Amino acid sequence: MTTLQCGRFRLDLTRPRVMAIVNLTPDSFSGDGVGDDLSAALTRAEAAVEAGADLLDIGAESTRPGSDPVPEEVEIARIVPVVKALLPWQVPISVDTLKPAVMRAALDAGADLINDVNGFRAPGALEAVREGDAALCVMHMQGEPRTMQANPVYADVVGEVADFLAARVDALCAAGVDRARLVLDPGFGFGKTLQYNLALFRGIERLTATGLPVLAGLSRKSMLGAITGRPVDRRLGASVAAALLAVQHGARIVRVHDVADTVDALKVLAAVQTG
Ligand SMILES: Nc1nc2ncc(COP(=O)(O)OP(=O)(O)O)nc2c(=O)[nH]1
Repeated sequence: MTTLQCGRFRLDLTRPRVMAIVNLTPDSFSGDGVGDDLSAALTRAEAAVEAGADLLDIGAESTRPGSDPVPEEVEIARIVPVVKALLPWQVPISVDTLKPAVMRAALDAGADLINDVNGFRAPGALEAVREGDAALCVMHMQGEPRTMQANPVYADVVGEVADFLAARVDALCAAGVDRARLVLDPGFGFGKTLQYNLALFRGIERLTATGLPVLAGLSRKSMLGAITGRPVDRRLGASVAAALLAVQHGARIVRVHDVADTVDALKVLAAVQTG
């Protein structure tokens, strides 16, 4: 699949795309959240677009390990004004939520992609997204953010994640969703130890073999801290390296905090690969 139906857009995935993280949270793991500050959110989004972001991922609830859920009305109040303010920019807008009511509100506001770390498993999620053209990012998570890192265990992490995502794709297609709208994501750090994350990294090809595009979210994550010993605010090099390697393993979208550096690295990769 070399194009993704993404709401108002058809995203050409013959080259890797950069999804910029715009967190409307006070407590995101990387400390980059802008909370309820609409102006700060738009400033963050504008900088990301100027730096070359292909999509914007708007999130209003932290899903870091140990985080508690945010009431859906709070998520909606944070997200909808930002989506509406971004519509004129003509940049695909993704909304990162696992709540069906927030999905509906985001789609009604004009969002082009729904990014669900819970793989559209919440009751009502399939119904919330089956109509329309918005892209749907289906991510694997074992457990829930509050407890997922307590003791994740797999017999075959790549096989189990691949099987989970295949089952979610089947459920979405059975609900009437066109495969051309779907993106797969192994969910790095979502109920995985470092070793499981590294196995999934090497196993990205199992997901790309489905023919569906794969999104990789590695930016600043604790797995990179475990490898480098760097604190969360010193993981730029590791994050850019991880994005490059994910693309070389077949990922077509990388979800990042540091847009300009990632865009530059992908330009170097493209130049070397294509001469
Ligand atoms: N599809 C997808 N969505 C995601 N959403 C949030 C985070 C966690 O990162 P971040 O949003 O920076 O932190 P927080 O959830 O604490 O706001 N990671 C992913 C990911 O890997 N894939």
